[in-house]
Amino acid sequence: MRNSKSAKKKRLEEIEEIEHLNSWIQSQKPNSGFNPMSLPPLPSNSPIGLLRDNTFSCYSGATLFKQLPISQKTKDGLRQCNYHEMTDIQRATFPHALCGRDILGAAKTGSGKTLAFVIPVLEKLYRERWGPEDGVGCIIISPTRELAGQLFDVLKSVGKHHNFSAGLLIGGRKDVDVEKQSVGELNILVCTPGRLLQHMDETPNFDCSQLQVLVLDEADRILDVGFKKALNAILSQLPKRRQTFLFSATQTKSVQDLARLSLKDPEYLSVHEESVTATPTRLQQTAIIVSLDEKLDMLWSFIKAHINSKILVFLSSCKQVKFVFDAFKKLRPGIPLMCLHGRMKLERRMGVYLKFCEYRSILFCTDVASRGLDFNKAVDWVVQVDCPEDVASYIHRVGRTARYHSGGRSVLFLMPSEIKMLEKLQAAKIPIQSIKANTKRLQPVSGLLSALLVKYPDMQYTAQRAFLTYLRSIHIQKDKEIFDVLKLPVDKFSASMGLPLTPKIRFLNKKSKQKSVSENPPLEPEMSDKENELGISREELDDLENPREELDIGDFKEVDRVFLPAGETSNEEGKVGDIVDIIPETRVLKKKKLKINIHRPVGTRVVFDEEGNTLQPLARIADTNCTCDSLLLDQDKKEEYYKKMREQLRHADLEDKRLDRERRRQKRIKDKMKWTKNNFEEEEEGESGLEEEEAGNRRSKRSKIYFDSDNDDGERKGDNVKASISLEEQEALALKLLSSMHQ
Ligand SMILES: Nc1ncnc2c1ncn2[C@@H]1O[C@H](COP(=O)(O)OP(=O)(O)OP(=O)(O)O)[C@@H](O)[C@H]1O
Repeated sequence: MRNSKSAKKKRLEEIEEIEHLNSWIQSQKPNSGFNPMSLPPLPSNSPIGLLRDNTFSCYSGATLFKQLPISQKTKDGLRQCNYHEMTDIQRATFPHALCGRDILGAAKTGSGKTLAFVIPVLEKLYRERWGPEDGVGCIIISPTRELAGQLFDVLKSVGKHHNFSAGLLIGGRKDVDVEKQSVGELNILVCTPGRLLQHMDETPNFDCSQLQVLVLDEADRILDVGFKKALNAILSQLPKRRQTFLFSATQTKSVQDLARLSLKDPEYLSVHEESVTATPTRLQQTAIIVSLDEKLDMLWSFIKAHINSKILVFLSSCKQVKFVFDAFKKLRPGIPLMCLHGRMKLERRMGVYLKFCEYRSILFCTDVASRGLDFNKAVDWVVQVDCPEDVASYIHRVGRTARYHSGGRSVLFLMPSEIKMLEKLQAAKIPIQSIKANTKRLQPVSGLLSALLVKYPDMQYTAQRAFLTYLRSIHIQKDKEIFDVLKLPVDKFSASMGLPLTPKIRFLNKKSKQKSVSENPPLEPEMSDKENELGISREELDDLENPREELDIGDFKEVDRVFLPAGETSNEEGKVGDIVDIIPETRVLKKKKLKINIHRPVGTRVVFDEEGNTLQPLARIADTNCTCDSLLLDQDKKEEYYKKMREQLRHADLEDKRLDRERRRQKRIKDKMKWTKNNFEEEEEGESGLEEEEAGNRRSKRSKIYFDSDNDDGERKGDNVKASISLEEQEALALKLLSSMHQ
């Protein structure tokens, strides 16, 4: 009794709270329209009251979560997670987000963007009194599975006092059927694009028509071409009347992107726009100029010198990650090593991610780990062995360290040919200093790698693949000012990986040839099959053609499956391709290439009339006395009709066979004539010097072939002829036949 009374009291309090919050929201001024450029930047110490339309002016001095007009349940969750003071992006976002506006949020890496959207999501559904029967109220989309998992954890811990149901929908999970049974009842979905789309396509009761909030974390990445198809398909199934949040450290301002999302007067909140640096201030950044063949030595020396640090090492492809990880692991540097890339199974990926959060170790990874991940205990160093494809990619990679209030350091290995990247980074307000590598202190590792490759011959293959995919990754980069494959010392590079011989790089040879004939370009450009250019497998090509697809490779595959006929089951680890897909529109799958459009069944006989026009099947029996219409009425006549038809078809078939036999026979005779004529002439010209016996043998052999092959209708006529006439007579006969043909 007492329990039910207190529950009732709690409910009444809740209703009162919701009404109070709603009336406050109603009292706020309407949005004044979207013009990102006109928005005064928010200084990091600005009170909220500086926002353009005085929204939240009553909370202008608020710096703590507890001062905000949000539910007690959210406040309790925040307190228990030890979140008390708001960060800049959180302070800037809440006024608008709580008022129901669309947000484009941009802030440096590690500045708390996650809470900036998680809290408004919880509050929105709370104020709407969202319950299990209301279905999906919010969708949060992340480009990678690891990041989705991380967002889900934050949502669970901050929202643990709320009664919403939430689910994590990510690719690579095998329990998709179990998911299908409950996904329709979930209120908040945290997902990767591929798996969300899969549910939209396959799950019968999955309904998003009541969606209140859509969040795109790492928005610029999700709006990127790699996710274009998937996102468009998702958006087409969502209601346009909704609140949309886009967050990223490198936010998009593309009007096209915003149009795709049907944003309504969004607020562009870029809290660090006026900041002196685009990266966290506590991040120390260095670039080391090092040649390609010295990169592994440099990395090995770096690791040996920092065995007490937690280090994240970025390489450009899965194959490289695999090779460097395998090789260095065997060389035992004295610190645990791990690897993370898009071709690993989900369980392993998640396992590695969690382990790296826990332990001091080195993680070799591709860009799959470049965005959003907040490794629990601070990462000390971010090492970029391979140059990032652009400035945004650099910002996200280094952003894995120096998060929130902690410091961090990063090193970028730059080859002399990539020096332009340094200028680009500095132009983008990234304080990076370059130093020259001190080669005297390098610990060479190539000798050790050569020995390893001899000891483990399987590793040679891995090394070759890594070598080729690296070159290919440079070749396909868009920014040719920085990435020029022809400037690379490929032989030295191959040797530095321990390879005894430089693998054949067909596309490089082609390229240099093209360069040498560039003054006399060929009239028609050569069609290049990319796969053949390199001599690497399609899988590797996929890996490279969609390097950023790695971000959620399994999901891409799933999307492939939706759009294109891919062979694998949807929930298996996909091959590009995160990245799949999601697959660039220009890419043609091998399977697709092989598809043949057959317009009529194989073996269908085409019948021509006397004028040479094709006749429809059965047209030849159209003159029959029975018409189908009348036959349909009468069963007996029908039988008779079919009998007649069968008979006619049989006759037609026999006739066709006979004609075909005749035609083939004529052809054979013609061929034989030709053959005999040629040989006769040849013998006359060429055999004059031969021994009579030898020539005779050859003649007799050929004669035999000639007559034996005349084997129409299965009769061995040749034997008869051979038996009845001599060799000379046979030749004379052949001549006679020839001369009659010429006449
Ligand atoms: N108000 C806060 N008080 C204390 N810690 C916070 C607060 N907001 C965020 N953090 C912590 O800061 C770290 C970074 O937060 P978050 O991952 O949201 O950053 P982000 O801006 O999304 O980074 P990225 O751009 O890399 O995705 C996390 O460890 C988070 O727990």
